[in-house]
Amino acid sequence: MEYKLPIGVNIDLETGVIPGAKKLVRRLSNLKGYFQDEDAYNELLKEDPVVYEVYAVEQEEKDGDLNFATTVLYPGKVGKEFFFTKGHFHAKADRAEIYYGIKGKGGMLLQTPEGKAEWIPMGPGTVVYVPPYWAHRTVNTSDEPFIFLAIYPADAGHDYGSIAEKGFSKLVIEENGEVKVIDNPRWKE
Ligand SMILES: O=C(CO)[C@@H](O)[C@H](O)[C@H](O)COP(=O)(O)O
Ligand SMILES: [Fe+2]
Repeated sequence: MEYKLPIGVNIDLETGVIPGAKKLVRRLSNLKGYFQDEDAYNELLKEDPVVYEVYAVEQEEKDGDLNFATTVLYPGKVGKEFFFTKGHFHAKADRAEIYYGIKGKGGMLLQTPEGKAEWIPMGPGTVVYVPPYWAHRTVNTSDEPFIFLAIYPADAGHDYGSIAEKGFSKLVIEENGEVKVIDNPRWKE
């Protein structure tokens, strides 16, 4: 039997960088169709800011193994809507996940395949258990980067399709200086 070697790395708690990890950058242009306010989207697209970066240490997609990744979700808004990650179901939909808040403030929107949504506020030290079958998206509700760690089965995969098409049944917006979680007017069952 060939054994894999263990890994020990230090996450930079200020920047979220994991040394040696694979880096993925998502700009606003990668999130076309995701935000409600298309005029605000097109306006901000001129700058095409980085919305988030992911630093991932991933294994082969095998049952029983684990991946881990940090996400650095930058502050910003498109219209009233706070910057967020695309959000996904796992391709193997029954795979659960753990998130751990490192820095900054935000939260997670979770949603069942039927569209029942939950909002969990997150800050440094918050652990979120993402149960099997729930889609999940993180949102930065502050004016600093929101940084967190995710630990997930190596064979979970990502299924972006239905969220890209339909979005979440709730939106996280700023209104009168307050963070509000409201029903998505464009949500269709
Ligand atoms: O949930 C996971 C992995 O299962 C996170 O590592 C996200 O992949 C990351 O926060 C970016 O978000 P998405 O663009 O993948 O939705
Ligand atoms: Fe996930």
